[in-house]
Amino acid sequence: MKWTELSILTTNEAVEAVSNILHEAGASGVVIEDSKELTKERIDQFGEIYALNPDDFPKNGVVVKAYLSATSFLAETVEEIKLAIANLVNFDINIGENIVTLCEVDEEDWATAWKQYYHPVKISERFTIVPTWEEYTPVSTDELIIELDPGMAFGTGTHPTTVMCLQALENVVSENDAVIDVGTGSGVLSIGAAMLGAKQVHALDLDEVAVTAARENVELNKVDGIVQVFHGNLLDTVKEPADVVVANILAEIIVTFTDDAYSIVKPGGVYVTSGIIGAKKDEVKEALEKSGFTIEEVLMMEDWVAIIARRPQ
Ligand SMILES: C[S@@+](CC[C@H](N)C(=O)[O-])C[C@H]1O[C@@H](n2cnc3c(N)ncnc32)[C@H](O)[C@@H]1O
Repeated sequence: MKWTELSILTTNEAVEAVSNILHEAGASGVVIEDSKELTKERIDQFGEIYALNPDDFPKNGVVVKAYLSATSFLAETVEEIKLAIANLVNFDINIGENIVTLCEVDEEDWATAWKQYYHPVKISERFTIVPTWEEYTPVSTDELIIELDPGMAFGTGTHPTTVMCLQALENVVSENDAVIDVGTGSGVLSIGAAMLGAKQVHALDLDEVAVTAARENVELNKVDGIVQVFHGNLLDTVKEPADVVVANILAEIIVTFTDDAYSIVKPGGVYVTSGIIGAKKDEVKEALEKSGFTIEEVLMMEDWVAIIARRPQ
Protein backbone atom coordinates (compact mmCIF):
# COMPACT_ATOMS: atom_id res chain seq x y z
CA MET A 1 0.00 0.00 0.00
CA LYS A 2 1.20 3.52 -0.83
CA TRP A 3 1.25 6.31 1.75
CA THR A 4 1.84 10.01 1.38
CA GLU A 5 4.45 11.49 3.67
CA LEU A 6 3.65 15.09 4.56
CA SER A 7 6.64 17.00 6.00
CA ILE A 8 6.17 20.31 7.77
CA LEU A 9 9.15 22.41 8.79
CA THR A 10 8.01 24.28 11.87
CA THR A 11 9.23 25.43 15.30
CA ASN A 12 9.55 23.78 18.69
CA GLU A 13 6.78 26.01 19.94
CA ALA A 14 4.34 24.78 17.28
CA VAL A 15 5.23 21.11 17.28
CA GLU A 16 2.43 19.87 19.57
CA ALA A 17 -0.20 21.97 17.84
CA VAL A 18 0.94 20.82 14.39
CA SER A 19 0.99 17.17 15.54
CA ASN A 20 -2.55 17.55 16.89
CA ILE A 21 -3.75 19.03 13.60
CA LEU A 22 -2.21 16.09 11.74
CA HIS A 23 -3.75 13.51 14.08
CA GLU A 24 -7.14 15.19 13.80
CA ALA A 25 -6.81 15.12 10.00
CA GLY A 26 -6.50 11.33 10.20
CA ALA A 27 -2.72 10.88 9.96
CA SER A 28 -1.83 7.32 10.88
CA GLY A 29 1.41 8.28 12.58
CA VAL A 30 3.58 11.29 13.26
CA VAL A 31 7.38 11.38 13.37
CA ILE A 32 9.15 14.38 14.90
CA GLU A 33 12.67 15.28 13.78
CA ASP A 34 14.00 18.02 16.02
CA SER A 35 17.31 19.74 15.19
CA LYS A 36 17.93 20.01 18.96
CA GLU A 37 17.98 16.20 19.27
CA LEU A 38 21.36 16.19 17.57
CA THR A 39 23.04 18.26 20.26
CA LYS A 40 21.35 16.53 23.22
CA GLU A 41 23.69 14.17 25.07
CA ARG A 42 22.17 10.70 25.30
CA ILE A 43 23.43 8.10 27.68
CA ASP A 44 22.00 4.60 27.67
CA GLN A 45 21.68 2.25 30.65
CA PHE A 46 25.32 1.24 30.39
CA GLY A 47 26.70 4.77 30.34
CA GLU A 48 27.40 4.66 26.60
CA ILE A 49 26.67 7.79 24.57
CA TYR A 50 25.00 6.96 21.33
CA ALA A 51 25.16 9.08 18.22
CA LEU A 52 22.41 10.10 15.81
CA ASN A 53 22.82 10.62 12.08
CA PRO A 54 22.76 14.39 11.22
CA ASP A 55 21.24 13.54 7.82
CA ASP A 56 18.04 12.47 9.59
CA PHE A 57 17.48 15.90 11.15
CA PRO A 58 16.71 19.42 9.92
CA LYS A 59 19.40 22.11 10.26
CA ASN A 60 17.00 24.38 12.18
CA GLY A 61 13.58 23.98 13.73
CA VAL A 62 11.54 20.80 13.79
CA VAL A 63 10.22 18.66 10.96
CA VAL A 64 6.91 16.98 11.72
CA LYS A 65 6.15 14.11 9.35
CA ALA A 66 2.73 12.57 9.01
CA TYR A 67 1.56 9.64 6.97
CA LEU A 68 -1.73 9.76 5.11
CA SER A 69 -3.25 6.85 3.26
CA ALA A 70 -3.37 7.37 -0.50
CA THR A 71 -7.04 6.34 -0.40
CA SER A 72 -8.10 9.31 1.75
CA PHE A 73 -9.26 12.62 0.23
CA LEU A 74 -5.65 13.62 0.02
CA ALA A 75 -5.75 16.99 -1.76
CA GLU A 76 -8.58 18.32 0.43
CA THR A 77 -6.99 16.97 3.58
CA VAL A 78 -3.63 18.55 2.78
CA GLU A 79 -5.33 21.91 2.11
CA GLU A 80 -7.22 21.68 5.42
CA ILE A 81 -3.99 20.86 7.24
CA LYS A 82 -2.16 23.80 5.64
CA LEU A 83 -4.99 26.15 6.58
CA ALA A 84 -5.18 24.91 10.17
CA ILE A 85 -1.41 25.33 10.59
CA ALA A 86 -1.46 28.82 9.08
CA ASN A 87 -4.26 29.68 11.54
CA LEU A 88 -1.98 28.94 14.49
CA VAL A 89 -0.50 32.43 14.13
CA ASN A 90 -3.89 33.75 15.31
CA PHE A 91 -3.13 32.03 18.64
CA ASP A 92 0.27 33.73 18.79
CA ILE A 93 2.06 30.49 17.95
CA ASN A 94 5.24 30.96 15.94
CA ILE A 95 5.05 28.50 13.03
CA GLY A 96 8.49 29.41 11.67
CA GLU A 97 9.23 28.75 8.00
CA ASN A 98 6.17 26.47 7.65
CA ILE A 99 7.49 24.67 4.57
CA VAL A 100 5.17 21.84 3.57
CA THR A 101 6.38 19.05 1.27
CA LEU A 102 4.77 15.83 0.07
CA CYS A 103 6.21 12.55 -1.12
CA GLU A 104 4.97 9.02 -1.66
CA VAL A 105 6.34 6.18 0.48
CA ASP A 106 5.78 2.44 0.78
CA GLU A 107 4.08 1.09 3.89
CA GLU A 108 7.26 -0.79 4.82
CA ASP A 109 9.27 2.48 4.81
CA TRP A 110 7.08 4.41 7.19
CA ALA A 111 6.32 1.46 9.43
CA THR A 112 10.02 1.28 10.20
CA ALA A 113 11.01 4.97 9.84
CA TRP A 114 10.86 5.67 13.57
CA LYS A 115 12.84 2.60 14.63
CA GLN A 116 16.15 4.43 14.37
CA TYR A 117 15.12 6.79 17.19
CA TYR A 118 13.87 4.07 19.51
CA HIS A 119 16.25 2.49 22.05
CA PRO A 120 15.88 0.85 25.51
CA VAL A 121 14.79 3.54 27.91
CA LYS A 122 14.17 3.53 31.65
CA ILE A 123 10.96 5.47 31.97
CA SER A 124 10.06 5.14 35.65
CA GLU A 125 11.27 3.78 38.97
CA ARG A 126 10.66 0.18 37.83
CA PHE A 127 9.89 0.13 34.10
CA THR A 128 12.32 -0.06 31.20
CA ILE A 129 10.89 -0.19 27.67
CA VAL A 130 12.91 -2.27 25.24
CA PRO A 131 12.18 -2.40 21.50
CA THR A 132 12.00 -6.00 20.33
CA TRP A 133 14.93 -5.57 17.94
CA GLU A 134 17.37 -4.41 20.67
CA GLU A 135 19.42 -6.55 23.09
CA TYR A 136 19.07 -5.53 26.73
CA THR A 137 20.34 -6.90 30.04
CA PRO A 138 18.45 -5.77 33.18
CA VAL A 139 20.46 -3.53 35.49
CA SER A 140 18.65 -4.48 38.72
CA THR A 141 16.62 -7.48 39.83
CA ASP A 142 13.36 -5.59 40.47
CA GLU A 143 13.42 -3.85 37.07
CA LEU A 144 10.30 -4.55 35.01
CA ILE A 145 11.03 -4.85 31.30
CA ILE A 146 8.33 -4.24 28.72
CA GLU A 147 9.32 -5.47 25.28
CA LEU A 148 7.50 -3.59 22.53
CA ASP A 149 7.04 -3.51 18.82
CA PRO A 150 4.37 -0.84 18.35
CA GLY A 151 4.18 -1.51 14.62
CA MET A 152 1.74 1.08 13.36
CA ALA A 153 -0.12 1.51 16.67
CA PHE A 154 0.50 4.45 18.99
CA GLY A 155 2.64 3.59 21.96
CA THR A 156 6.40 3.27 21.82
CA GLY A 157 6.06 3.74 25.57
CA THR A 158 8.24 6.83 25.51
CA HIS A 159 5.65 9.54 24.83
CA PRO A 160 5.28 11.80 27.92
CA THR A 161 1.62 10.77 28.35
CA THR A 162 2.50 7.06 28.33
CA VAL A 163 5.42 7.60 30.70
CA MET A 164 3.19 9.48 33.18
CA CYS A 165 0.50 6.76 32.95
CA LEU A 166 3.06 4.04 33.70
CA GLN A 167 4.42 6.08 36.61
CA ALA A 168 0.86 6.51 37.93
CA LEU A 169 0.08 2.80 37.48
CA GLU A 170 3.24 1.96 39.41
CA ASN A 171 1.78 3.83 42.39
CA VAL A 172 -1.85 2.77 42.19
CA VAL A 173 -2.00 -0.84 40.91
CA SER A 174 -2.08 -3.38 43.75
CA GLU A 175 -1.67 -7.15 43.67
CA ASN A 176 -4.80 -8.86 42.23
CA ASP A 177 -6.42 -5.66 40.95
CA ALA A 178 -8.76 -5.66 37.97
CA VAL A 179 -7.66 -3.03 35.45
CA ILE A 180 -9.25 -1.52 32.30
CA ASP A 181 -7.07 0.20 29.67
CA VAL A 182 -9.13 2.41 27.32
CA GLY A 183 -7.27 3.10 24.04
CA THR A 184 -4.56 0.52 24.59
CA GLY A 185 -2.55 1.30 21.40
CA SER A 186 0.50 -0.98 21.51
CA GLY A 187 -0.80 -2.48 24.79
CA VAL A 188 2.01 -0.91 26.80
CA LEU A 189 -0.10 0.21 29.79
CA SER A 190 -1.94 -3.13 30.04
CA ILE A 191 1.34 -5.03 29.97
CA GLY A 192 2.69 -2.68 32.66
CA ALA A 193 -0.40 -3.23 34.84
CA ALA A 194 -0.05 -7.01 34.52
CA MET A 195 3.63 -6.82 35.50
CA LEU A 196 2.65 -4.80 38.57
CA GLY A 197 0.49 -7.68 39.79
CA ALA A 198 -2.98 -7.03 38.33
CA LYS A 199 -4.92 -10.29 38.13
CA GLN A 200 -6.91 -9.31 35.06
CA VAL A 201 -6.59 -6.50 32.54
CA HIS A 202 -9.24 -5.60 29.97
CA ALA A 203 -7.57 -3.67 27.13
CA LEU A 204 -9.56 -2.13 24.30
CA ASP A 205 -9.08 0.05 21.27
CA LEU A 206 -11.23 1.37 18.45
CA ASP A 207 -8.43 0.80 15.94
CA GLU A 208 -8.05 -2.79 14.66
CA VAL A 209 -4.36 -2.15 13.93
CA ALA A 210 -3.85 -1.34 17.61
CA VAL A 211 -5.84 -4.42 18.71
CA THR A 212 -3.55 -6.66 16.64
CA ALA A 213 -0.36 -4.92 17.79
CA ALA A 214 -1.48 -5.04 21.44
CA ARG A 215 -2.30 -8.77 21.23
CA GLU A 216 1.14 -9.47 19.78
CA ASN A 217 2.91 -7.42 22.45
CA VAL A 218 0.85 -9.03 25.23
CA GLU A 219 1.95 -12.45 24.02
CA LEU A 220 5.55 -11.31 23.59
CA ASN A 221 5.63 -10.17 27.23
CA LYS A 222 4.00 -13.43 28.39
CA VAL A 223 1.08 -11.72 30.10
CA ASP A 224 -1.57 -13.26 27.83
CA GLY A 225 -3.06 -15.13 30.82
CA ILE A 226 -3.83 -11.75 32.41
CA VAL A 227 -4.45 -9.24 29.60
CA GLN A 228 -7.30 -9.65 27.13
CA VAL A 229 -7.47 -7.24 24.20
CA PHE A 230 -10.80 -6.29 22.64
CA HIS A 231 -12.02 -4.09 19.83
CA GLY A 232 -14.35 -1.47 21.28
CA ASN A 233 -15.41 2.14 21.64
CA LEU A 234 -14.47 3.65 25.00
CA LEU A 235 -16.30 1.82 27.82
CA ASP A 236 -19.35 0.90 25.72
CA THR A 237 -18.78 -2.86 25.89
CA VAL A 238 -17.24 -3.11 29.36
CA LYS A 239 -19.46 -4.53 32.10
CA GLU A 240 -17.13 -5.67 34.92
CA PRO A 241 -16.11 -2.96 37.43
CA ALA A 242 -12.38 -2.38 37.95
CA ASP A 243 -10.07 -1.22 40.72
CA VAL A 244 -8.09 0.89 38.25
CA VAL A 245 -9.12 2.37 34.89
CA VAL A 246 -6.55 4.10 32.69
CA ALA A 247 -7.31 6.14 29.56
CA ASN A 248 -4.55 7.83 27.61
CA ILE A 249 -6.65 9.39 24.85
CA LEU A 250 -7.27 13.06 24.12
CA ALA A 251 -8.81 15.58 26.53
CA GLU A 252 -11.65 16.13 24.05
CA ILE A 253 -12.54 12.44 24.28
CA ILE A 254 -11.93 12.01 28.01
CA VAL A 255 -14.48 14.67 28.94
CA THR A 256 -17.18 12.78 27.00
CA PHE A 257 -17.14 9.65 29.18
CA THR A 258 -16.24 10.63 32.75
CA ASP A 259 -19.70 9.45 33.94
CA ASP A 260 -19.15 6.01 32.35
CA ALA A 261 -15.70 5.84 33.92
CA TYR A 262 -17.18 6.72 37.33
CA SER A 263 -19.70 3.87 37.01
CA ILE A 264 -17.07 1.30 36.10
CA VAL A 265 -14.44 2.27 38.74
CA LYS A 266 -15.15 0.44 42.03
CA PRO A 267 -15.77 2.67 45.09
CA GLY A 268 -12.30 3.57 46.40
CA GLY A 269 -10.78 2.78 42.99
CA VAL A 270 -8.65 4.99 40.76
CA TYR A 271 -9.06 6.57 37.32
CA VAL A 272 -5.84 7.64 35.55
CA THR A 273 -6.30 9.90 32.52
CA SER A 274 -3.76 11.43 30.14
CA GLY A 275 -3.41 12.59 26.56
CA ILE A 276 -4.26 16.00 27.98
CA ILE A 277 -2.37 19.08 26.80
CA GLY A 278 -1.68 21.69 29.49
CA ALA A 279 -4.35 24.10 28.24
CA LYS A 280 -7.08 21.44 28.69
CA LYS A 281 -6.12 20.45 32.26
CA ASP A 282 -8.84 22.42 34.06
CA GLU A 283 -11.55 21.31 31.63
CA VAL A 284 -10.74 17.64 32.31
CA LYS A 285 -10.41 18.18 36.08
CA GLU A 286 -13.83 19.84 36.14
CA ALA A 287 -15.45 17.02 34.16
CA LEU A 288 -13.93 14.40 36.48
CA GLU A 289 -15.09 16.26 39.60
CA LYS A 290 -18.57 16.79 38.15
CA SER A 291 -18.87 13.02 37.69
CA GLY A 292 -17.94 12.51 41.38
CA PHE A 293 -14.19 11.82 41.29
CA THR A 294 -11.75 13.40 43.73
CA ILE A 295 -8.54 14.64 42.09
CA GLU A 296 -5.55 13.13 43.93
CA GLU A 297 -2.60 14.21 41.80
CA VAL A 298 -1.79 16.05 38.60
CA LEU A 299 1.43 15.03 36.84
CA MET A 300 3.08 17.22 34.20
CA MET A 301 5.73 16.38 31.61
CA GLU A 302 6.67 18.77 28.82
CA ASP A 303 3.30 20.26 27.84
CA TRP A 304 1.33 17.16 28.77
CA VAL A 305 -0.74 16.37 31.84
CA ALA A 306 -1.90 13.16 33.55
CA ILE A 307 -4.56 13.22 36.26
CA ILE A 308 -4.98 10.65 39.01
CA ALA A 309 -8.55 10.71 40.32
CA ARG A 310 -10.29 8.50 42.89
CA ARG A 311 -13.91 7.42 43.26
CA PRO A 312 -14.79 8.00 46.92
CA GLN A 313 -15.68 4.90 49.03
C1 LIG B 1 -2.60 8.26 22.66
S1 LIG B 1 -2.88 6.60 22.18
C2 LIG B 1 -2.44 5.75 23.70
C3 LIG B 1 -1.83 4.38 23.51
C4 LIG B 1 -1.32 3.72 24.77
N1 LIG B 1 -2.38 3.49 25.74
C5 LIG B 1 -0.22 4.53 25.43
O1 LIG B 1 -0.41 5.02 26.53
O2 LIG B 1 0.86 4.65 24.83
C6 LIG B 1 -4.63 6.57 22.17
C7 LIG B 1 -5.25 5.30 21.68
O3 LIG B 1 -6.66 5.43 21.87
C8 LIG B 1 -7.33 4.83 20.79
N2 LIG B 1 -8.67 5.41 20.70
C9 LIG B 1 -9.02 6.63 20.20
N3 LIG B 1 -10.36 6.80 20.30
C10 LIG B 1 -10.87 5.68 20.90
C11 LIG B 1 -12.18 5.26 21.28
N4 LIG B 1 -13.23 6.04 21.06
N5 LIG B 1 -12.33 4.05 21.86
C12 LIG B 1 -11.24 3.25 22.07
N6 LIG B 1 -9.98 3.60 21.72
C13 LIG B 1 -9.79 4.79 21.15
C14 LIG B 1 -6.44 5.11 19.60
O4 LIG B 1 -6.67 4.18 18.55
C15 LIG B 1 -5.04 4.98 20.22
O5 LIG B 1 -4.54 3.67 20.07
